[in-house]
Amino acid sequence: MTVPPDDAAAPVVAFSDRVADAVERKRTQLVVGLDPRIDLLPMELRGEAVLGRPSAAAALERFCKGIVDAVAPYAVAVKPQAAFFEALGADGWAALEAVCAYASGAGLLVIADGKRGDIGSTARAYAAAFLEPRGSEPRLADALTVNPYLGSDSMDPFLAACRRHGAGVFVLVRTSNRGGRDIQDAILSDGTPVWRHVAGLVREWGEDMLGERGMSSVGAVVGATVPRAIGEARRAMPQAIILLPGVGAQGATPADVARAFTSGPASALVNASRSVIYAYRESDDDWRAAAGAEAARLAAEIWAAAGW
Ligand SMILES: O=c1ccn([C@@H]2O[C@H](COP(=O)(O)O)[C@@H](O)[C@H]2O)c(=O)[nH]1
Repeated sequence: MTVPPDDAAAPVVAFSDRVADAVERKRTQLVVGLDPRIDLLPMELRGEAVLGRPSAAAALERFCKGIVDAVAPYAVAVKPQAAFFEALGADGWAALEAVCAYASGAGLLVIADGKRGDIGSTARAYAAAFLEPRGSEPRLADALTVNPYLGSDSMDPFLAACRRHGAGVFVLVRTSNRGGRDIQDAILSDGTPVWRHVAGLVREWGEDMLGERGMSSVGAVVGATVPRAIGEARRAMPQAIILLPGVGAQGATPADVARAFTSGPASALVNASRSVIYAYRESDDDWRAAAGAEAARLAAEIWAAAGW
């Protein structure tokens, strides 16, 4: 889908088409999650971090930029987890902005993991914060994870940002954590699990947002740790890009996610955060080299499992 935005001369390219281009060009569906924790940083950076929030934020920024440099050849996107930056207040948010801009400059798509969602008037502000150009500045991220619990009107501002600005969203459908079953697996009166109902909504929300490659800019989050849901999610949302967290530290493997790729090589993206960015803890290599090596290994395994 190439749509002329209201407020600019050049047409915007749909997020799903940008994903397809990047996957084809780089031959990878790996997303590296940026979940920077002070206590897990390499010693050379942890030293700076104990001096207070500005120093801690500077350490996170240096670490994430180093990881971006190391994994850029092997990943299609990074997924900064907003929580780790927000925990450091304004300094952390500035670091998040700097890391997102750096990753874009390195040719990576940026998926902000913010899991936002609220009544429409508030969701409007979330969409502006993450997905819309900020004056003369580009938008913070190419896509955002969103929480659909408040329903259709809470999604509208995010969908508008996708249409007008070529952004993407990944809607939480079936999450990777153990507690995901408490609400998402609850059975509705017609026998459908809640997550399966949400998958139907994702399909509806994304129907008018198909790119030229046939996929929608309204994607879905489905945990790699729930392999039985992956095939069903794929069938329920054939045109949604599925973002799969849970590989690595949460125990899932690339083989577990193979069924997500039946709609095409760019129909699913696989996230790994801790197992890549802290790979140095299990290695004799420098932290950047260890992250790069683990990203290369994982990307090749995912590509093979996807079978395209
Ligand atoms: O269902 C979900 C949704 C989001 N996440 C996030 O992904 C990463 C996973 O990190 P790992 O270190 O690879 O386990 C993290 O930021 C989560 O908040 C998820 O795990 N599951």
